[in-house]
Amino acid sequence: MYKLVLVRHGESIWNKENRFTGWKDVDLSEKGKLEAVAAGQRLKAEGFEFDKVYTSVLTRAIKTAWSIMSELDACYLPVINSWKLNERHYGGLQGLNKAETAEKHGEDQVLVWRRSYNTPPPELEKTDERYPGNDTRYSELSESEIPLTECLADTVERVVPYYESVIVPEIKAGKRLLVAAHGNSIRALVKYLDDMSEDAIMKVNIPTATPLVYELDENLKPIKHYYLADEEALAEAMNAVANQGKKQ
Ligand SMILES: O=C(O)[C@@H](CO)OP(=O)(O)O
Repeated sequence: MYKLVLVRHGESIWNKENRFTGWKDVDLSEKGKLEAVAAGQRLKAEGFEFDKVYTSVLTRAIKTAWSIMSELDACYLPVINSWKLNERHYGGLQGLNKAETAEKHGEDQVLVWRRSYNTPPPELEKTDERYPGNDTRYSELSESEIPLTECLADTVERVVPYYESVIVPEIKAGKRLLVAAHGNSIRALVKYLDDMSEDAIMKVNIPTATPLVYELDENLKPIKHYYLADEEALAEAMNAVANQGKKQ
């Protein structure tokens, strides 16, 4: 049996402000920093150890990984960063307040943008300052790889091949891995691992800085998964994420 641990970053400043974030590189909030430390402490208390850490190229996920490594006395672990684990690109919605967007366009439309599988938010123009092609960390990407927006299906298309080609061989080699990523890049993985329908994944909301443990059989099929969290706090945290798209 193999174990794979996924963790969403701690609360970011834009999570706190309830803004669509996507590829915008915002830091952790003070609460998010504490959440990341608590995630590390929980993993330590439950006896988890890792050989390698995978994360995105976004500060909030990287710093969450660092806090966990620090709590585990494992700052020496190799960290592999890839844009393929980035949050879903939120296109023209990036920066907008989610509740205000629901006031303007309706809660149903916001739910479609946030959670439908195939409907992407409005595209960015390449001249927009939010266009990732202006950011040097993406200078190795071809123009066709740089998103102007993404729906979850687009995120699945970059996350799953990365998982299969880079992460799976490491798991099979017996490496104990931590993946510190984002709400929607983790939803992409969860959909794939649990073979969920497009409808079922709509209802999945990933709480911040809460380790999600997958136990996998020898073919890397999930035997079960569970969060390292108390039940009540977990339900509350998931609801809070779901409710971010509601009017105030
Ligand atoms: O804004 C975002 O990038 C994501 C995660 O914070 O939000 P949502 O849960 O609305 O997909």
